[in-house]
Amino acid sequence: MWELMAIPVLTSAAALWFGRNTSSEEHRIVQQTFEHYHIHVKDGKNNRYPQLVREYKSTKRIKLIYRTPLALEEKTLRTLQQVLSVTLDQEVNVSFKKWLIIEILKNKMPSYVSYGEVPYRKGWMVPLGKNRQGWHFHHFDHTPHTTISGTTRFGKTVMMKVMMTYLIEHHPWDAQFVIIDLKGGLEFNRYQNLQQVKRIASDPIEALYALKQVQKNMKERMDRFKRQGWSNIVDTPLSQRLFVLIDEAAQLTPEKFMEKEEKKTLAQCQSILSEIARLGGALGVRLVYGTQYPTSNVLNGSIKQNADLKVSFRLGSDYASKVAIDAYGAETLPSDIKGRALIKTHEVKEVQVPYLNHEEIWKRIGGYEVAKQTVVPNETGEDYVRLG
Ligand SMILES: Nc1ncnc2c1ncn2[C@@H]1O[C@H](COP(=O)(O)OP(=O)(O)OP(=O)(O)O)[C@@H](O)[C@H]1O
Repeated sequence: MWELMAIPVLTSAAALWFGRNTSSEEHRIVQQTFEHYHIHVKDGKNNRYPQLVREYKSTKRIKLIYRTPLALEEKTLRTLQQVLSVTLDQEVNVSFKKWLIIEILKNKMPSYVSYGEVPYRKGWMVPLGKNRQGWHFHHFDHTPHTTISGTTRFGKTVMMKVMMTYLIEHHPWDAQFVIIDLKGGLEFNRYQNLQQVKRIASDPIEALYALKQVQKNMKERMDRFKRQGWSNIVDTPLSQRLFVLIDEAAQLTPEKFMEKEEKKTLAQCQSILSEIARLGGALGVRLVYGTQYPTSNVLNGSIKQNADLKVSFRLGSDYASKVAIDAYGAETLPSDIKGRALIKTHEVKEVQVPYLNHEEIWKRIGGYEVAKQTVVPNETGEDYVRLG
């Protein structure tokens, strides 16, 4: 039985018993962890800790094999894995099959990756980032909506621009964008010249107009799907996809102190966004919903439930992390590394998001800039994009 005790570990005894060199730094840390987390069994007055029986080292990994008198519970294995990963700052796998096996992989988590290194992927894919296992991508046709949370200046906007650039580079004729940039319209100003960008809204009134157009288009599309007997865009010949990007969704949340009219506008925006989240996926509309303030008001139920990819950069509290990605962890992301994020689908992974600066973005997609006429919003929506 594993129980709480704090007695020094018999490092040298284990070494002598098995006649191995057990002085490796990793083994020492593992032993300290056994001690600290009281991973031992009682044997009369003594505590018996797992004993090292083999240590394999290569340039890529270290494998430590321990003998233990009793099997370790799943919970204990998980704790060991988490503590050792953080302590060693390396990927660690812990398993038990007759022996306790601790494998330490030496690949380092990158603290910076450039967009230029991102490999090519076919389909409606975008890069999320790289970690010790390699690159991780998101497939917008499999999971249409995503939320991106994170405290200011950790990389939300850069990630949206990475997604946009990758989509435009790989689908220049089929990717379409509606951008709701509520940070004063500064971040995406130049993007309005891109042929793929159908509308940029920079305040709540423009946002409502843009969202109404998306809603209208979804309705037309729904009618067409019904006529054709289609149920999901991925099974149709339609090649275009419409991405609705929202940079600072908190600005679309009604607050008590606001005037009645303003609250009404924002409530309408929220209602259309929920509709897009519920119905848009099957119709080819993809939502990328970014916010600094992951609260239950900003990330409302419909959006959260329908966003099966949740991304979070560093957040201020474990509570915020739980709201943002349904898991703790974003609060412990390094505070000195920009672009470090957790991605949550069925499991949580840590990645380093690729970086792309302004100059490189325009080198890559500037060729798609066209002279556009300013379109005055009108009720007919005739200025609006037709999908497919
Ligand atoms: N993936 C990345 N790799 C390296 N540096 C990055 C990365 N993403 C962002 N940065 C750095 O962090 C800065 C802030 O990034 P960004 O504008 O995306 O933050 P933000 O989370 O959108 O902030 P805010 O919410 O205040 O708008 C960038 O100007 C850049 O210097």
